[in-house]
Order: sequence, then structure tokens, then C-alpha cells
Amino acid sequence: MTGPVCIEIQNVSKKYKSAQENSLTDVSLNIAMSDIFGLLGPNGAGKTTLISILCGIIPQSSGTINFYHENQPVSGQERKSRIGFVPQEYAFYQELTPRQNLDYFGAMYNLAKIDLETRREHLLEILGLSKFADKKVGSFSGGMKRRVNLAIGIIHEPDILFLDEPTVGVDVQSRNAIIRYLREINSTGTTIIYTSHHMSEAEEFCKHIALIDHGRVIAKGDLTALRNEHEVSNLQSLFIKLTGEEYRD
Ligand SMILES: Nc1ncnc2c1ncn2[C@@H]1O[C@H](COP(=O)(O)OP(=O)(O)OP(=O)(O)O)[C@@H](O)[C@H]1O
Repeated sequence: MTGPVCIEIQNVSKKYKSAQENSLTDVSLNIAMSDIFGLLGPNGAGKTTLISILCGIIPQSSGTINFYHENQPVSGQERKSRIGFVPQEYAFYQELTPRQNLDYFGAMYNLAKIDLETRREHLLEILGLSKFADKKVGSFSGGMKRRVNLAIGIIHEPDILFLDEPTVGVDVQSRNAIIRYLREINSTGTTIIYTSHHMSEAEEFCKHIALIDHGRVIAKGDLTALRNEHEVSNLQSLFIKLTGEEYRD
């Protein structure tokens, strides 16, 4: 653990109405403040389902989730302003520019105009989008769209940031820019929970991980300790050792 607990997940299960089987079964995890926590697992393991529940987008079927800030419980209402979510799908208006998108989503968080403008320009600059700030997002490359998606998820400076595959389908430059920025905000206290299929990226980036398979947590903890315990030299080998070689599609 890097700090006090900020998310406590106890015995969470989820069965979608239309599904025969549980998508999550009895998931229990503690995530520490200021951690970079990787939720990893094969396709269909339940990562997006868990993130969606933690962000309050869908309800769990059973189990409890508590949020804390410096050891104090965080209420449902306060949670909204403390959490940021960068989904796998693009969550912006293609026909608007990055500036217009950021203004729109910033206003949804009730940011004061002057704060929103300062924050917007800072994010455009730091994510390499200033030159394109008044062009429609629909015309952007995959990497630029991912960076716009990230900027929208963090416009309100959340303490806890959830990212579902933030670097999928982007070139090395955009991947580096995104990871570098995430590291930077983590170093000033933002807790990061992220999913990825990119094992070498996750290995370098995460402090702790949970490996999920068929909706269950099959390994969790500090990466070095997990590698030692399972006698493997890297995360990819650990992943294959615990989830097997067969296809998951
Ligand atoms: N809305 C839904 N209704 C019914 N079943 C669903 C729904 N969403 C997801 N599932 C099922 O729940 C399981 C977990 O899916 P989920 O998308 O959470 O996995 P994942 O680990 O995020 O996968 P991927 O790596 O492919 O994104 C899968 O079997 C999936 O088919």
C-alpha cells in the first residue's frame, strides 16, 4: 500500500439482467490513495464492468464499495466531483473542437468560467493539442482523439482517475505523452486506476495490480512480490501463467 485506503471493494458481484452467468464474482480489493493500480485480465474478464460499477455508471448486484479521502468516508454526491473517468469509447462530440468539448464538459462540472479557461488551456498545451484547439475533433488522428478523451476526463481535476484502455490504438508518441502526463498527476497525489492489454506498459506504469479472470480476482498486490511469488520474470509471463494460453474470444 502506498497510502491510506481510498477505495474499499468488498465481495462485489455483478450479473447483467440479460446474462446467464456473473460478470463479476466476489471481488474484494483495497486501492490506496496515490496508487497507480492496474486492473488486468483477458478479454471479457470483467474489467470494464468493475470500472463502470466503481464510477457509479451501473450498480453492482451485491457487495459494498466505500470511498475515503484521507480516512474520511466520501458521500455519493461528493464522489462525483472527486472521480474522473476516461472510457474506452470516445466520450466527446466529434463535430466540436477540443476547446468547445472542454468548455461543454467543464460546465457540466460547474467549473467557474475563469478556472475552466485556465484549466482548458493548460490541458490543451500539456497534451499537445493547442495547435488544433479550434479544429473539429472528428478530423483528428487516433492519438489526438485519445488525448482529447483524457483531457475531458480530467477537466475538473479529480483526485481519483479511472481509465479504461487509455492508450489503445495510438502511436508511440501519443502513448508516451499520455503515460508521462498520468505519472505527473500521480506524483502530485492523483490516484489512478487503469486497464490495459499492453503488458509492458502496465509493468512499467503500475505500482499494484489485480489480475481478473472470468470475473474473479486471481492475483493481487505489489508487482515485484507477485513476480517473485510466481517465479516469473515479467508481467506477461505472470499473466500467461495464471490465465493460460487459450484464446478468449
Ligand atoms: N451490458 C451487458 N450485458 C450483458 N453482459 C455483458 C454486458 N457488458 C458486459 N457483459 C459481459 O460481462 C463479461 C465481462 O465483460 P467486460 O466488458 O467487463 O470485460 P473486460 O474485461 O472489460 O473485456 P475487454 O478486455 O474485452 O474490454 C463478458 O462476458 C461480457 O460479455
